[in-house]
Amino acid sequence: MVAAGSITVAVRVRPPSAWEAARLPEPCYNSSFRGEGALSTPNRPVTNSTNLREVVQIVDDRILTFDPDEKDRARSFVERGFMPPGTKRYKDRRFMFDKVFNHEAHQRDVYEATAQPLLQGLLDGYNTTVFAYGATGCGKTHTISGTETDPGIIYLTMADLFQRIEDRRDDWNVDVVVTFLEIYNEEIRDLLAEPGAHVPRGGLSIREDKTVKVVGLTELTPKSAEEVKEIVLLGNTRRTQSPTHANETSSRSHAVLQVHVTQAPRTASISEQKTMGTLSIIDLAGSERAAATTNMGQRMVEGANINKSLLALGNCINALCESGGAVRHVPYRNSKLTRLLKFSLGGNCKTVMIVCVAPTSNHFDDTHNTLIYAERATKIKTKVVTRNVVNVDRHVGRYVEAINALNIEIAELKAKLAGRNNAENEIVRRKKAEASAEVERARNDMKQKVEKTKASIVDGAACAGKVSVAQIKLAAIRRRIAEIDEITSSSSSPSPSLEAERALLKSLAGPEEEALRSGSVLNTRIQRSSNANAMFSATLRAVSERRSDRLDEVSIDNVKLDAQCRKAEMEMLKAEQERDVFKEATEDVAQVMVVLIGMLGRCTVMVGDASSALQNNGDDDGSVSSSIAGLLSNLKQKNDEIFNKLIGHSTESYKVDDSLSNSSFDLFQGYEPSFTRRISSGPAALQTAQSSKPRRTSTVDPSSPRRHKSPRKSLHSSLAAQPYRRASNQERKTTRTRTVKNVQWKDEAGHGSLDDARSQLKPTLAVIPASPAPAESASTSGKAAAVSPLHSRSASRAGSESEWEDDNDKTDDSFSFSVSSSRDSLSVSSARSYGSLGRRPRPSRLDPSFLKAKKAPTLGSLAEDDESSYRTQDRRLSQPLADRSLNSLGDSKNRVPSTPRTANKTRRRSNIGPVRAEKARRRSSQIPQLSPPGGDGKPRRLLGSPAKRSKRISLSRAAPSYRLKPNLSLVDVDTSISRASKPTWR
Ligand SMILES: Nc1ncnc2c1ncn2[C@@H]1O[C@H](COP(=O)(O)OP(=O)(O)OP(=O)(O)O)[C@@H](O)[C@H]1O
Repeated sequence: MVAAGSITVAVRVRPPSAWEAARLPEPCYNSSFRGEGALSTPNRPVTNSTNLREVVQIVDDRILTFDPDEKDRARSFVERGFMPPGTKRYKDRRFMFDKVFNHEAHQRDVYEATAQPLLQGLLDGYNTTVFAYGATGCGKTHTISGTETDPGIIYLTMADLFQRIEDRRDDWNVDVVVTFLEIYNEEIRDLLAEPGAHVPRGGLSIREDKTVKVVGLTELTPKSAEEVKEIVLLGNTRRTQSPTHANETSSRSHAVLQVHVTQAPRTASISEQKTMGTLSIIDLAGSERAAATTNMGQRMVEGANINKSLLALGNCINALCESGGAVRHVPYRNSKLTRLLKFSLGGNCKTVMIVCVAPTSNHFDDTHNTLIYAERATKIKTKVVTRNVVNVDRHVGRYVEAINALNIEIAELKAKLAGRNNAENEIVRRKKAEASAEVERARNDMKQKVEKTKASIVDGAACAGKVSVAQIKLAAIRRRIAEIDEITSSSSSPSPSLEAERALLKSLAGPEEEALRSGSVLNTRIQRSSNANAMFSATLRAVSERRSDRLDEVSIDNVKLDAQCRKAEMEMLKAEQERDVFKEATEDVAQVMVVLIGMLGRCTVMVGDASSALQNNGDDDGSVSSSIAGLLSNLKQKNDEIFNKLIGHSTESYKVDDSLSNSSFDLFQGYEPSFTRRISSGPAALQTAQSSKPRRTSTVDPSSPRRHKSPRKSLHSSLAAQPYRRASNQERKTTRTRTVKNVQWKDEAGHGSLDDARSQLKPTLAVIPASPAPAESASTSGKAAAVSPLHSRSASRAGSESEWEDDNDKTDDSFSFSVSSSRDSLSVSSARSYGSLGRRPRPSRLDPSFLKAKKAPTLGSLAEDDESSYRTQDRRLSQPLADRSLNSLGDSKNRVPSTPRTANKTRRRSNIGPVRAEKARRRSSQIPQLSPPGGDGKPRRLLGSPAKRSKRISLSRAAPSYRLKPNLSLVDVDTSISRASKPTWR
């Protein structure tokens, strides 16, 4: 028993016919509005042939809109022309049905959603009905009967029915009886009667008791679907069809095909339980409006009868809707059609109504009426549907017959059992094949979806990873900014260094904030990816929930598992992508950290050295000199504290023993360029451990090409063009081998080396220990020259890593402070240049003999880049801190070998800022410089920068005392550089 329910209503929209298609407008993308006074239409000629439009719009598989509103006003004007104000231009009405098929739906799609679900009920003994309703020419016959090549519901249902009967033949005896009739002009005609057979006057009559019967109807007993197909084709040829203006093969009658299925269990017993079900497939004639047709004579009479019966059907539907199925009178007797459909509509029957509509505006009213009818039909409440089961007690006289049947069955079963050992049961094999085909289809669907959406989903995962990285960085930056805010708010006088740090951090935060902006490229891609992900999940769900009679339990489980597998694979890909992004980010941060720590360490050492130098040379300068020394020393101490906190070491802990230190500063007098070494601040322990190793100098292999990136090209600007571009693996690989940021402290004797984690890579930074003996320096140079080719190459590559490290005579980063006893002047010089300059006066770098003296053109250095800043010894010596530009950090990927430049070839790299040499000069000008060597034997003094002497440091050569601006600090110097270059984390 099936609970009371409703009629299933499905709507099928047929494709436009050739005639209609020719009159439908071409898609028009020109949305310019011409107004009601315009005589032309936008971009499209108005012809008589384009006077139709589509009036049915499918919203989804259950909803359609009739006569949808045209949002494009220009287009709607073209379609409908002028309409008086207040007129409702469009009905724009939505209808909801159990199923809606668009014009691309196949016959099998329609069958599977309408008639197929009824089959099981039919075999269980329920009455079922499928009928097609609609205006003339809307595709009812096409849907029900179809064509030879594209069979409709009748054939598909029969094929399925006979297949199922075949499957249950072992247990059931099934009989199929077919009748086929038409109701033409309110007369019932037998379509299976042989031509010339007697036909009662007024057609066959209907007998109505508990069921409806047509008296004298021919019954055929087909054995296969093919036979049913032939029967239907035969009946259709006998059906009354006439060409009308709407349909060349218009059916002028209602056709009813009935299939009676009777089943009895095979195993004989003294009582039999028989089930009987009837499937009625009805192809109604199309309704037509007489006023709208040109039908005359017989066609008009036919049309009137068709309309009469359809009107009666409509009234029955109305009554059934209102009465809820039973209480109110339903006027079934008003037409033969409704009498025949009595039990299908309101009785013991499961019913499906297929409503056919045309898509174009020439069927506007028909389609509208049809849809309203169909909508009403959805509200019909059917009675409780019961099975047709009869229990028949066998008469004693038929016992022998039963015994014979049993014997036959036993024999068949024995034969089957024997056969099973050799070959698999045919049915089972077929079912398995069908099931595996269905599983394969499901797999293919999932695979295709994966291929379609994978790229987008994975890209989204990468973007999500980048967003997470940006969030983490931004959180760290904001934390620090908050700390600075707190400090500055609590102190009365603002600290320039903190202000500078805040500005630097804000500039660092900029790209991260941009990345996290709601409309950013990353977020857009994430959104796109989440859409793709939703589509992917929906497909997996739909496929794994797909139900088909062909799928057995195992196959369903297989499909589900496959779906889960696909999902897991996708999740894995996403996770891998995110992991890679995090890995890259960690690498980036590690590199930046190494570089920054190295840089800061060296700065700290130099600050300490400067402080010591000041203290040693500040006798006659009084309090200012000592206050500078105090400040510098304080700064160094603070830096060391930070170092201790961050990495567990400080530059102090690497300090070499005092005796050497003292001797080094003792020697730091005068301007003797013979000083080639200074006190090293490298890690003592490691220096000892590695002291026996050949000393690695930061001397660049002269033969190696210059690989410096100009310090002027800021990291920020170089990345701004591609803020989130990651270097390809290849690029990264190349870059890694080429640019390694290592920190190496050279030991005092110049032999030991300390590498960071990548000690196997060539060191790039060396703090050359002060050496009292030029000879040692020379030997050091000799050792450097004797470095293996591989070493040299690596060193040169590493040396080209950044401007602030390596190559002594380029960047002066390993400059030494020494006090020359002979001249009694303070000298700051690069380690390498000391070696050569210790023996003879250093030639100008512009002099070709200078390069010759260096054995090879080591032109990759900042010194050559900013030749003007090295014209004087003082200026060259003033370079180390200023040129440790943050700009070069982390930008190794984009670094390209520069070309050597001459002094007068100062090229402007950007439109902003001063020319190269000028900028370099400014940077160097921020560093205190030494006074020029004097012939009076007095020690050289530390001077303020040439450019900003008055602003930053007031150290006058003429004035005996130093004047220090209270807030002067090296941090300020560094920060100002950083601010100018806007370094970023990316
Ligand atoms: N879904 C469809 N796909 C392709 N052609 C279709 C479809 N539906 C209808 N047609 C075509 O439209 C024409 C009219 O169809 P059909 O004869 O089935 O209409 P009908 O509703 O049965 O009309 P009538 O009530 O007058 O008999 C036929 O040529 C048919 O081939």
